[in-house]
Amino acid sequence: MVNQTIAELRNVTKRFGAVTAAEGLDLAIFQGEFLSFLGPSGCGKTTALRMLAGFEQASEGDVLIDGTVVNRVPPYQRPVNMVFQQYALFPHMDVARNVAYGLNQRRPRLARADIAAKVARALDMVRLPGFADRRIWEMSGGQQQRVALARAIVNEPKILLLDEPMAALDKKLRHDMQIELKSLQRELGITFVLVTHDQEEALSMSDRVCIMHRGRIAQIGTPEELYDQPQNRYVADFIGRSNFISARALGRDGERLVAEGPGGLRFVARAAEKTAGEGAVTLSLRPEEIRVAPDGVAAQGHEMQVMHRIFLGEHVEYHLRSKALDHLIAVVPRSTDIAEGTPGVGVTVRVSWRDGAALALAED
Ligand SMILES: Nc1ncnc2c1ncn2[C@@H]1O[C@H](COP(=O)(O)OP(=O)(O)OP(=O)(O)O)[C@@H](O)[C@H]1O
Repeated sequence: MVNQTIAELRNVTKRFGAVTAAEGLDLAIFQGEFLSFLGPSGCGKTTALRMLAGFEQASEGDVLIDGTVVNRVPPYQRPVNMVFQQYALFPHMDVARNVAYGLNQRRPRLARADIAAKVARALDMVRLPGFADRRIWEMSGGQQQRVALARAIVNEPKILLLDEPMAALDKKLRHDMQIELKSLQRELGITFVLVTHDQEEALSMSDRVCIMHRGRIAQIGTPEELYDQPQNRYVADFIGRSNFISARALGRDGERLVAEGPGGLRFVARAAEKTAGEGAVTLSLRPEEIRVAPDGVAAQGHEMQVMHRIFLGEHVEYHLRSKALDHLIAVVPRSTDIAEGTPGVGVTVRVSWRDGAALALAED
């Protein structure tokens, strides 16, 4: 299927006085996808969302929705709706009037019965049937969030913009809502654009994630692409965990790069696109790529000392040290750990990884 673009940022920069909140953003958002802006506080993700909504205007560049430049189109004339972190519900109105709010503003007016039918359908979609007459203050945080969602989807926007919509919920509820939000998006088939600083949230729900760093896009990709092929150290560090090892590239053979690490350790690494075939490189080695076996069980591999062993239930985390590598983290499934003889603190182990487990990154 060919991806159809529903919205676009073309070389968009946003300045607030001396602060550049977003710089040179280039991004196409596809019809029907779930896209997240992910990054730490202050990286510009909310600004990007607010420019799509029309609450902020780009200082430079163009914002397009449905093929039209909307730079000067006010929020209420854009085919988008936004769900805010604090929901922004009207506490003095009941649920139905909150949900119907946007519909009641339409001119020409909609028939009462049509409004009631649309509201009932939206409440069904967010799994709040029969809640129409409830007061907002009688509802839990999770229920209020669903009302906010219903109020946004009732207008049938082309794009639903969500600004940290789950920030106010506790962890368990947040997890349940993530699953619900994803299935709601699938059911509606409309484009969702989410802002979050929670990587698990972004990875679990999104078709694509746009990782932001200091106002710029660090990388856009599917969760798997970002995890397996980070283009730079920032992304490798931000998505999941990684051991970073300074090494020297000895040569490149297509996508494989041979590198020498500290203490003469040799690596056959995958190479990110921009990585040169020689000189200094940083290797990223995911903790779960590392095999840990007591000396004697494994005959091959780099000899290291177990400094800490942390039992995490399904997994066991090892903190290891050798002369060459002063800190390596390995995470092994519990069943593998048992099979390898559960090496304890102080034990000498041999660690190994398959060719291609490490990824060579260009120096940032
Ligand atoms: N209205 C404004 N006036 C001045 N500076 C602003 C304004 N809005 C945002 N900024 C600045 O722009 C930068 C990016 O802000 P933005 O809110 O987009 O970041 P964010 O990634 O969404 O962060 P957070 O997760 O904390 O909301 C920050 O340095 C912020 O202080």
